[in-house]
Amino acid sequence: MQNKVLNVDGVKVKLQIWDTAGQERFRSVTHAYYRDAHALLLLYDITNKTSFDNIQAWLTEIHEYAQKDVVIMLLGNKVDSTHERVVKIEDGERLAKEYGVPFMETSAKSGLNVELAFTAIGKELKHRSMKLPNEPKFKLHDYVKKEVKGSGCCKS
Ligand SMILES: Nc1nc2c(ncn2[C@@H]2O[C@H](COP(=O)(O)OP(=O)(O)OP(=O)(O)O)[C@@H](O)[C@H]2O)c(=O)[nH]1
Repeated sequence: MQNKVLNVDGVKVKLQIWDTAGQERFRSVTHAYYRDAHALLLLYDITNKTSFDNIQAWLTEIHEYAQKDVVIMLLGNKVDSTHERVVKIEDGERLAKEYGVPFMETSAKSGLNVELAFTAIGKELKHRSMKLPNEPKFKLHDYVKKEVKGSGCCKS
């Protein structure tokens, strides 16, 4: 478990981050982890088709076990591994659209969009918790679309 403190528009937001194992054999353990989570980052590896195929099962499971209003974000990681890519950006986009979740490609190695993923979650959770009546609603999808950076390889 790791803590990350963000400054979201002058407000401190503390994220408590749990990295759960993706493997099937740990599923029963992971339920307990995400049952009470406010946000879930679902990562697949763009160089590993199986990891992408597993996302569908995760989304179905989350629907069953997670909080109804949980913030979900789909991330296609390892975008730095250009030559090993087997999952197209369009495939990620299509899946995200199907489930109505924001999507971006990331690289834990180069750092591409990593801060953005956490900031976006932080902003969404802050807006939800503050409930300021005069403040316009934070639009997570729009924010991600506006701020996301391409890998510089595959997008026109
Ligand atoms: N090139 C590249 N390698 C990465 C990236 N992110 C992770 N890796 C590598 O991928 C491997 C697996 O990373 P982990 O963070 O252990 O993956 P995980 O899915 O959490 O693994 P489990 O905890 O076993 O489920 C490691 O060797 C990482 O260095 C990335 O963005 N780019």
